[in-house]
Amino acid sequence: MKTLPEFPNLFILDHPLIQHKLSHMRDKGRSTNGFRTLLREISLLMGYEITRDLPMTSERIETPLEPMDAPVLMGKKVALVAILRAGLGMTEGLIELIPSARQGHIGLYRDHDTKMPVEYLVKLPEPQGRIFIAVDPMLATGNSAVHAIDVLNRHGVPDELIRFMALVAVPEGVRTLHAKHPGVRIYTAALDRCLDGNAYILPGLGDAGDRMFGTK
Ligand SMILES: O=P(O)(O)OC[C@H]1O[C@H](OP(=O)(O)OP(=O)(O)O)[C@H](O)[C@@H]1O
Ligand SMILES: O=c1cc[nH]c(=O)[nH]1
Ligand SMILES: [Mg+2]
Repeated sequence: MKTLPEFPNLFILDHPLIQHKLSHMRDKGRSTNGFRTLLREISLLMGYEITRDLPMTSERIETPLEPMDAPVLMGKKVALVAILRAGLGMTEGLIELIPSARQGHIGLYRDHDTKMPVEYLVKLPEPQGRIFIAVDPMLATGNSAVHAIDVLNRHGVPDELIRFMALVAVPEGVRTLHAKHPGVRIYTAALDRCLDGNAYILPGLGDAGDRMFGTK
């Protein structure tokens, strides 16, 4: 896991398996099925890293030899929030790791002309001290991420309990999200170069939602 002095609260998950799979995803010849499968696999690997410090408790159990106080995860303490559509591909992987997590959805699409997010759905579990992991593969301008975190704040979840998991980010998006929500930890597999004239990430991987669902 890499950090950069100019981006506080950004964690780049540079594990070789994650990087290898991401390169396959970027390839424009990758099929819809291949893209979706890789996104699920990478999310699982990223999930392993971002859950490193989840709250633990202990449970009295008996091994075949003697009783012990064994470490276990505190039950029902995580909520996964997919930013639709493409975030769904990431929660698929994460829910395999944390099957007891509650799941929420925030539906957003970027307006073609303004590049600003348009909200069409919000359905969230109760906060109750849970850690919220919001997921969206692309952190481009950062406007969608800021909107999603605003929604979570209004729902009663403070920045300190929110982690944002992207697949590919650019400096501009990271700066925008940090400026509005400095307490939110951002995890990404790659920090790419910049945005193009249409606010697409370069080199990026194209439109994540379209590639995942085979739409155009
Ligand atoms: O950082 P931003 O500039 O806001 O861009 C990122 C957003 O754009 C994509 O969604 P899109 O609007 O394409 O919706 P989709 O997932 O339904 O395709 C992506 O999944 C993010 O939500
Ligand atoms: O490169 C980008 C930018 C925004 N949304 C995407 O899906 N891809
Ligand atoms: Mg899209």
